[in-house]
Amino acid sequence: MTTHSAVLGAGSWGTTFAKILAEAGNHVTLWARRPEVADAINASHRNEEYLPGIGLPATLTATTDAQEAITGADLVVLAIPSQTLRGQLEGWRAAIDAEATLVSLMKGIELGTTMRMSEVIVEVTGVSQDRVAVVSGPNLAHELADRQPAATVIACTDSGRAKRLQRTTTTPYFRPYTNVDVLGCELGGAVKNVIALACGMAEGMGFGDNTKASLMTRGLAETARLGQALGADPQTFAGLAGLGDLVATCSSPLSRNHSFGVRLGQGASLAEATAATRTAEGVKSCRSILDLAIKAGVDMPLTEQVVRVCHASVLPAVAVKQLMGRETKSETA
Ligand SMILES: NC(=O)c1ccc[n+]([C@@H]2O[C@H](COP(=O)([O-])OP(=O)(O)OC[C@H]3O[C@@H](n4cnc5c(N)ncnc54)[C@H](O)[C@@H]3O)[C@@H](O)[C@H]2O)c1
Ligand SMILES: O=P(O)(O)OC[C@H](O)CO
Repeated sequence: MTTHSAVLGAGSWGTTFAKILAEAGNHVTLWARRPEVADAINASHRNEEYLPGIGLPATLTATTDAQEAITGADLVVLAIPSQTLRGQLEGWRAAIDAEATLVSLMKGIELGTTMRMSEVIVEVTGVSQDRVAVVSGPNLAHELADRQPAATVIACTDSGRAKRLQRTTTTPYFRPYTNVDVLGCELGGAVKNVIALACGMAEGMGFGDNTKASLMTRGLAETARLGQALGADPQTFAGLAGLGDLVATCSSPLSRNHSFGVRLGQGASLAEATAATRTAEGVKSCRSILDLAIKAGVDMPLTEQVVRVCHASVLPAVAVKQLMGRETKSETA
């Protein structure tokens, strides 16, 4: 099934997803904020700044005119930093076709409102929830741009729409599964960034695999606890958008959240780590996730310590001491 797709955001994941759509046989227009990025994609089929060494299909075209990309598109894919979505979408919504499917690639929770990205999309555009799909899973952009095989989840409350999107995006190296649990998939994608910051810090402090496995496992436990309180399907957290993405992000040097954490663990300041890393969603979303947890009455000790390190100048070593000094308890409590 061929679509006309607009991908809004020509960073590493937006460009990679546009490449996947184009290689699956769709017509794709990629919106880039900067003319030099759009020009390089059109002239040399490259986006070296975000995807070094990767050739892009000649059928993939870029523009800096978002209206041009959106007009007539039956898939509108959003791939910009989470905290910028609301402002951008307000300028784009009028051009979105009445029947279009809106697809979120973003993994963050909005500061202040504690809304998930699909909720921001519904609120700003006024589309019904069943027109919004979320793509989430172990999808490090550069590996997929290099056509290394991976699976993902397409979550949408309209399972028919999810299946159509699944057919539209399947390639020999990209295997999407469908799920109707949008809430669980979005929480899995956002919270794993916070746990990846913690794993990075552990690595930066010189700790090994026991520490990282403990952080991943207890990180997943607190993600599932939040999900259960908010009404997510517990099975989602054992799937690609839960465990799968958590393992990939917490283990990979390609992850910006992981690298950001490594820098903090090695003693860099927040400003130094920010200057050295692109979009590390967990740094901002840790605060909105903690707000969400407090509202829901859920204990998220790892997230709480990441917030303290990132936003209250607490040293990672002090955060470790706090975590390890808590009262002992049952694993299933
Ligand atoms: N990179 C990955 O491997 C990956 C994989 C899955 C999901 N994601 C998620 O996708 C989303 C986008 O990440 P990315 O990796 O493409 O980020 P990126 O930093 O590589 O690119 C971000 C893009 O957004 C643009 N941008 C930055 N600020 C903007 C603003 N204020 N308004 C409009 N555009 C702006 C940039 O110019 C750039 O084109 C994030 O939520 C991320 O968590 C990333
Ligand atoms: O580079 P990160 O840390 O944003 O992680 C990338 C993806 O979310 C992995 O699935």
